[in-house]
Amino acid sequence: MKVTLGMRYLVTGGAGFVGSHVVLALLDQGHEVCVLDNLSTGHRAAVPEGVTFHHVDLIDYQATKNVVSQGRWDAVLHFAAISLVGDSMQAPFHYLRQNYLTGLNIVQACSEAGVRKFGFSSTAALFGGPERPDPIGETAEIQPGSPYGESKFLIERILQWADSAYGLKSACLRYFNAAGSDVAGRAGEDHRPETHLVPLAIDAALGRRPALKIFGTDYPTRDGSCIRDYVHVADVAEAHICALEQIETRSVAYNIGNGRGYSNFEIIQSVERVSGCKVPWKAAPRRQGDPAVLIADSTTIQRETGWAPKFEKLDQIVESAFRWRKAHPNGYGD
Ligand SMILES: NC(=O)c1ccc[n+]([C@@H]2O[C@H](COP(=O)([O-])OP(=O)(O)OC[C@H]3O[C@@H](n4cnc5c(N)ncnc54)[C@H](O)[C@@H]3O)[C@@H](O)[C@H]2O)c1
Ligand SMILES: O=c1ccn([C@@H]2O[C@H](COP(=O)(O)OP(=O)(O)O[C@H]3O[C@H](CO)[C@H](O)[C@H](O)[C@H]3O)[C@@H](O)[C@H]2O)c(=O)[nH]1
Repeated sequence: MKVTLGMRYLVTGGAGFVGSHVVLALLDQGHEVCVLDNLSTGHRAAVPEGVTFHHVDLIDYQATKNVVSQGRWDAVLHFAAISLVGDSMQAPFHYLRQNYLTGLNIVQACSEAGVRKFGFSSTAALFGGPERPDPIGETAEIQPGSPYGESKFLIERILQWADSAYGLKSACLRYFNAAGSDVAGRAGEDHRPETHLVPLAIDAALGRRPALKIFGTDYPTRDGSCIRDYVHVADVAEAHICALEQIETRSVAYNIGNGRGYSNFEIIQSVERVSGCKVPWKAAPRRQGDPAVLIADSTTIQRETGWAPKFEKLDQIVESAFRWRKAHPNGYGD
């Protein structure tokens, strides 16, 4: 991978889990980074010193435009969203409206300010329909299984129009299940409330929560629980940097995962190996909107950019998450 020094990046949602790890990766490469975030789910303490922070809600077009208009950005990366599959089934219009309008605002502001490159957090939830190839490549049929997935697809469509009308080149990265923590321990995962399997299983192992609920034990999978493709958040960060280098002249969409699926029970086993503690669990009904199996075929980004996951082993991913959560019982604090 070629490394270009001294670029300027604006990161929306940079106080959140994935965004904060991407900010660290950009800083590590010597770039200048600004974060735009409304702190609805992110943390001010997750934004490193030396990074300019704009406390702005993307739903406010004028405020968004003011930030985007502040100078020349080599690229804008858009992580800010509401992003819980299960919640989106309960509040479909809220999800569709919120993610669509905030996505439209940032893409319009970038287009009008002459930004040339845009990185977008898309999702495996685009592929939620009943018939899915295994693994899922970029040519698989797009059939969101939840309003959340649909809202992300709508932003991919906005970006296609921004390219044809304004020449804004974009990389839509459809990542599967981002997990783990910065290997140097500088950042971690702290969603409130936490809904993601890996941190919840770790907290259950540490005795910080009651028994983990396993949503659905009757799926047509090897052990009855859902199967997901876990990709280390540092590898997701690296994928953004690789993809941005690819979009000088064309927009791309890449699936980002490890290419291996682990069941929810296999996550429990990994947490038990890493922590040396039992994970208490109990069976619970299926969570609406959950596809049984999601495994990525990421060969396109590998072939076109040279990106490859560095943390392929599930226990490596879980170990980094475990280390951060154990060291930060209160996450980023109050
Ligand atoms: N975590 C995953 O496994 C995963 C998988 C696929 C895609 N994604 C996508 O990646 C992105 C980041 O996910 P995450 O897990 O880091 O989520 P997160 O909730 O930790 O981060 C989202 C950030 O965006 C900010 N934000 C939300 N709405 C905003 C608004 N209107 N204006 C300004 N800031 C706002 C939040 O405060 C937060 O800091 C999301 O777009 C999500 O859909 C995540
Ligand atoms: O307490 C829990 C929490 C989760 N699960 C199960 O664990 C699996 C993984 O669930 P997560 O909530 O950790 O992650 P999701 O697969 O729902 O969602 C993640 O990946 C999606 C892409 O598929 C989205 O992009 C989303 O933003 C991102 O959080 C699912 O089968 C879920 O039902 C449980 O059994 N119990």
